[in-house]
Amino acid sequence: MTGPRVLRREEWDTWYGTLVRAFGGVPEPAEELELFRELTETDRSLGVWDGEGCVGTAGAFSFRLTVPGGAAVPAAGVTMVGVAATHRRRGVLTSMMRRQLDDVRSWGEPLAVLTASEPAIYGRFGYGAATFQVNAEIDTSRTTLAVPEGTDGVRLRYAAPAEVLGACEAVYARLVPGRPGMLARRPGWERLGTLDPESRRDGASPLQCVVAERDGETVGYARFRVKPGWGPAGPDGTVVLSALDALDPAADAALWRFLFDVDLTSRLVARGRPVDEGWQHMVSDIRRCRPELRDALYVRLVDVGAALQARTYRAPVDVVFDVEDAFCPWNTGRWRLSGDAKGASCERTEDAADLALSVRELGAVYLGGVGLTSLAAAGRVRELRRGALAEASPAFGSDPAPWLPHGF
Ligand SMILES: CC(=O)SCCNC(=O)CCNC(=O)[C@H](O)C(C)(C)COP(=O)(O)OP(=O)(O)OC[C@H]1O[C@@H](n2cnc3c(N)ncnc32)[C@H](O)[C@@H]1OP(=O)(O)O
Repeated sequence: MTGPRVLRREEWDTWYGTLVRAFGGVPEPAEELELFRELTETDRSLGVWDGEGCVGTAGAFSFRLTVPGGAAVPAAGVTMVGVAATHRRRGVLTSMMRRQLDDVRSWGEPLAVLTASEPAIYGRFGYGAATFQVNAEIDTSRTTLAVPEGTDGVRLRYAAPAEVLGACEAVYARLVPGRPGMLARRPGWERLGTLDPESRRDGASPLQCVVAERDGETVGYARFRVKPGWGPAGPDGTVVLSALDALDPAADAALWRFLFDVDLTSRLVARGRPVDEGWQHMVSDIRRCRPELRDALYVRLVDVGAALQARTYRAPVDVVFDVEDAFCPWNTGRWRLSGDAKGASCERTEDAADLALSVRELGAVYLGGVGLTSLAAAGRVRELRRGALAEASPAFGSDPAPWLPHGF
């Protein structure tokens, strides 16, 4: 068996086949396969080979991740990780993570991020669960929405998803700097949102799109499918939301009200939504929306100093962290973070530490969605100077809450 090495373009089919088999072997629809072939950054992808056979895969997209304060920080989007079942639990994943994090460091990217197939896999490599999302199954026959002023001034119209892709992307792009966790991506990624293979529809309609306009300008959009259903009491269809972005509360409310009111439906399924989204506070009965929390983006600080000084802090903070990082020992040791809402510096120090934690906890709190105090309650952060936790924890917070807009 070789160690991990960079993928060659002509190896892509074999390599991707190993990945698909690691996820169960159900072939991906052709249009999805083609998109991911194009999006694969071969020179940032690794394969492990045993003779002719590929037994390990890992890729890294080039993203810029919005952090608290609005900066777009280069982040390696770790993806396409798989190990052949014939070679599992022999350290293949560990060897790929080792090589990949060394590479990310050499590329000068302070962060690596991923979504995990199973939460238990990546903590050992220093990734912490940093964003959460809401999945909801809303009983729209028993739940009403109280919408904000201005909602009636928003015009909605149907459009073919591909036809309005540019206008929808422009809305997305305007939102990216305003919420930590959002991703600025290379050209090509916008096509992900309009992929519509029949095998992914589960009996629902092709993808539909409604755009929200005010004074001729696109101020929001929703992409969704409708799955018709008929029960003993009559129509019982389901609206399945796929994406929704809006530039202001009125546009947002107009789109949600539309989704609640589609004829012959009594249910709205919305997955992967922000934890602090407005609709949760417009509904008459949140219990009938059955909101459920789910982990989303995992963050790994590859360069602790660069990462911590790339974001801002809600309140003035001056704290010394004693960081443990067994997998990337260049981060281990004491760091003084001094910052506020305008900027920050983070330097190595010999001063006594205030808080002790591992790099995994720093990843979890980095985007402002998890509190140092919560992690301390779990025994994962130790307070060495009394008062340090109460001072540092609120400074790390973010309002709006961090949110990962889509998987990768
Ligand atoms: C970002 C993404 O792409 S997420 C997708 C991840 N891929 C998948 O889930 C596809 C199916 N699974 C697989 O391909 C493989 O089982 C992998 C990639 C999860 C693990 O690969 P392996 O080569 O077996 O991992 P490796 O041998 O390096 O294991 C390292 C350690 O992690 C542990 N580990 C590995 N997988 C898991 C898991 N799923 N759950 C809990 N622990 C795990 C191992 O037990 C081992 O622990 P140890 O050091 O205490 O002995």
